[in-house]
Amino acid sequence: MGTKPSRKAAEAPESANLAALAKLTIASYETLERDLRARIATLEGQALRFETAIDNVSQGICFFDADERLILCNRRYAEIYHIAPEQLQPGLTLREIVERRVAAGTSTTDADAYLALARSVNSGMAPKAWTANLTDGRTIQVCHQPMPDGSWVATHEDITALAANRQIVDERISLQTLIDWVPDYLWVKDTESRFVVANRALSVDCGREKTGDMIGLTDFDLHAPELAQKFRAVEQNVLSSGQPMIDKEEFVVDASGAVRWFSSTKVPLRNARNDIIGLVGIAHDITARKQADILRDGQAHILEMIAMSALLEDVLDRLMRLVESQLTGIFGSVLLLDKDGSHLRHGGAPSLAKDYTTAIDGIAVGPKVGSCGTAVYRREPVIVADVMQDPLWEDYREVVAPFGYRSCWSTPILSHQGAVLGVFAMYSMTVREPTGAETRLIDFTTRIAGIAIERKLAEDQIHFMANHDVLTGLPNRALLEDRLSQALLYAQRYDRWVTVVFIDLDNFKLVNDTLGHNAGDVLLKTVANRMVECVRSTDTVVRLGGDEFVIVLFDQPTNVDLISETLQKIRAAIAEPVHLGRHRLRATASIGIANYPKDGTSPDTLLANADAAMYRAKEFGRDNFQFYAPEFNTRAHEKFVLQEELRNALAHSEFILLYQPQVDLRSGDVFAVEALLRWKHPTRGIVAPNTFIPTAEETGLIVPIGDWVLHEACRQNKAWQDAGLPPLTVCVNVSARQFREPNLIGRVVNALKDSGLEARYLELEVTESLIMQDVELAVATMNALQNLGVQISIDDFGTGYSSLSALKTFPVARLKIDKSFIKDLAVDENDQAVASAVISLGQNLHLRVIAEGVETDDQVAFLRKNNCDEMQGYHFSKPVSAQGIEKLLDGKRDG
Ligand SMILES: Nc1nc2c(ncn2[C@@H]2O[C@@H]3COP(=O)(O)O[C@H]4[C@@H](O)[C@H](n5cnc6c(=O)[nH]c(N)nc65)O[C@@H]4COP(=O)(O)O[C@H]3[C@H]2O)c(=O)[nH]1
Repeated sequence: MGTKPSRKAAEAPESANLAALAKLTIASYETLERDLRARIATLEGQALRFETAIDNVSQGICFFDADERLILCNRRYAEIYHIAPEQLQPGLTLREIVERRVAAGTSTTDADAYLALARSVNSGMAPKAWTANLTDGRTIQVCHQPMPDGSWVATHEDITALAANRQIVDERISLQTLIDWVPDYLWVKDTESRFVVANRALSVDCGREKTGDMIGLTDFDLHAPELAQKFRAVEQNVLSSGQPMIDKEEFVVDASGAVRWFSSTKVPLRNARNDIIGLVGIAHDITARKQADILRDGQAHILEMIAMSALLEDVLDRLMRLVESQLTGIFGSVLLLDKDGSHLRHGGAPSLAKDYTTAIDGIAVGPKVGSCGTAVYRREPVIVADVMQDPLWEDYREVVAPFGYRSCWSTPILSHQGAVLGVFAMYSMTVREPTGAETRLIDFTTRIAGIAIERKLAEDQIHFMANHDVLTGLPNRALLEDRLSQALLYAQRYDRWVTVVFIDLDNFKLVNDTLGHNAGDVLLKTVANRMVECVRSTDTVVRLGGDEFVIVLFDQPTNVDLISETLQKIRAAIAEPVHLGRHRLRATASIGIANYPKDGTSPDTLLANADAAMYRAKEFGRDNFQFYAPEFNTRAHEKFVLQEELRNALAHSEFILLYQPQVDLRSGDVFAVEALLRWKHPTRGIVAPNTFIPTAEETGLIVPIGDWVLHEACRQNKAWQDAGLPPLTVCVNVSARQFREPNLIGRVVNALKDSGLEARYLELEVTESLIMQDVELAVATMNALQNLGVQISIDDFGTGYSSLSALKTFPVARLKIDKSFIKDLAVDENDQAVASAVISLGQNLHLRVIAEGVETDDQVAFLRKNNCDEMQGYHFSKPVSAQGIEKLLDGKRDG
């Protein structure tokens, strides 16, 4: 709607023209009127077009003059403020118009406030715009343009709908805010895998400041190519298949370089027409859970490795990698405590610089040796936040500086018993102390490392024990074969010799039996150490068992004389006196030598031949060495055959007994006989007991053989008695092996029962050394025998080491002076001294004394002179058959 200013403006020229016409009376009235009407029509057309244009503008428009009177306004203005158009006539003041708006409820304030606002806005020349919220809820945007003459024009636009749109915009902004609060990654990508939306968590972790910075990027802009390619492949699969990917585990390397695990879901995004237009992704950080899983799985794997006896180095390496997988910027290291307990050796540190691990390999344990040496010294964790400042690192700063490690936290690794096994250290490139999680990981790691190291030590121990002799610590037979094989390979290759030395200590059994096992052990250890000192570190000294040793001399010169020199050295070392308690002993050895390649080319042959040579040395009277000669093997073979034949001898009744009389030195009466065993060999004839008894002892055959002797002797004695001969005592030798048999008493009872012989006519001869093996047991057994009524005598007396005090407690009837003291009795003062000492000892202890091996009159005279009670020997009679005894006694009776 217009206010027709054009018509009003046109009326003034019309009256001026008419006046002019009247005055000037030129031109005809019609012409003028026609022109005038044409001009009016033109003006009216212009006015109508202006009015129409203004009325059709969507904004309200109003013009005010400098007196604040309305020049014109359009229909939209009236509509916006709910004022009837006719109430908005030109000339109305602004106040009047505002009052109408107040009345219509379309003002923001009362009239005065509005006028104040309008005047302030109109004060300058700058255009102003503001938003007015009407009381009816609408929002009007006002743009005010002041004119130079003080008038102004203003547009008013109802932007209620737009404001509502803005709210939608705000809401959209709120949605971004919302997703920015979500700690998970949230994103939308288009079909080309470009980010369209990304939340803050994702943006920040991708190193982008604003979420908007992510828009348009792809994974190739954010991750390593392989990882990006993996993501792209997965997403393209979702987009092409339309199948969502739910909760799949994925990892990313974040901006700090740390690996993080996610459970990702990727769902295709569809438009209203159900076309796939992109992809929505959400990824939940499961790093903590994943790490816990990795830790648990890793732990299980490592424990399995330990159980499967994997190399300790591999176990520790794996353990360090596991620790490092849990943390960022941490390098793990394990150092192992050396056997000497005062140095630390490299154990495992896969991520530490090689040069650094080499530099600290072997560092000492001490009160100021970095973190590790100090932790082991103190037996407690040592946390050093800054190695460049901490005094504990003062002496090691130069070592560590080139590698950039700044903090080092060391914890001792302890065994179950609390012994320090090593130390676990965590290095970091930054100055700091461990977090709670790191401390927990340290606890975990030291525990596992402890199990691994302890297990390894136990295995080493078992391996050592399997390959070494417990007493001397020397390699044993198992290791001997290995070392000997290696030595032979070397000799083969370089055309050298290998010397195998078989050593058997002479009379060791005697030491063991008489001085006890402890003394025997000391002797063995001493001799073992001496032998080791005599040879080079490349040679091997082995204890085969008992008193047998083997030395493998590696890489020998091909010269027997040089080998002999070494052997002399070994002999001399063995022969050095050994102090065993009060006793000073000089050990000797029988030594056999076999050389590769002359005496054999395989370990077995060389050992067997050295053994045969050693036996030869024994036969040569001990305390000497023999080089192997082929004929030695014949002897070994003979021994083997003897064993086999001995096994059959009992079954084939090849044993017989001879009896040697024992005579009372004063009366000359035969009062007893000693039963002496003989083997009637089918081809070799009568075999003396010294030839086969040691073998029978070794094989245990002495037990059934001794049983037979006992039965036969009792039977024979009873037969003599039954035949009317004067009653005799029959003396039977009992060997150590028999004496240790648990049912010895039962066997004796059986022999007596079977024969019907009274116990008092049986005497058992036990050797002095046999008793000394286990005095307590021997005394108990002897007491039991005595209770049966059986007598006991000590054979070979003087050769052993019985103490006098012990002798008093032995329930024995007789001492038998060994024939070795009798042999030279007439000439040897020492033997005389021993013999007379034994005789007087017997007298003091109220024991009878019998001399054995008496052959000459001089011997008899000496014994008589020294009041010896009895004698046995060739002087009176050699051992004879049972019939021989009968004859002898008959003769005596007759005589
Ligand atoms: N040079 C010399 N020798 C004399 C003289 N008088 C006796 N002999 C020998 O000295 C040995 C005495 O027996 P032994 O000391 O018990 O020593 C015995 C005994 O330790 C053992 N022995 C013999 N028979 C048996 C047996 O049935 N059982 C067990 N376990 N050992 C037995 O064999 C050893 C040797 O027995 P034998 O060869 O019979 O040798 C016997 C005997 O023949 C003499 O005047 N001069």
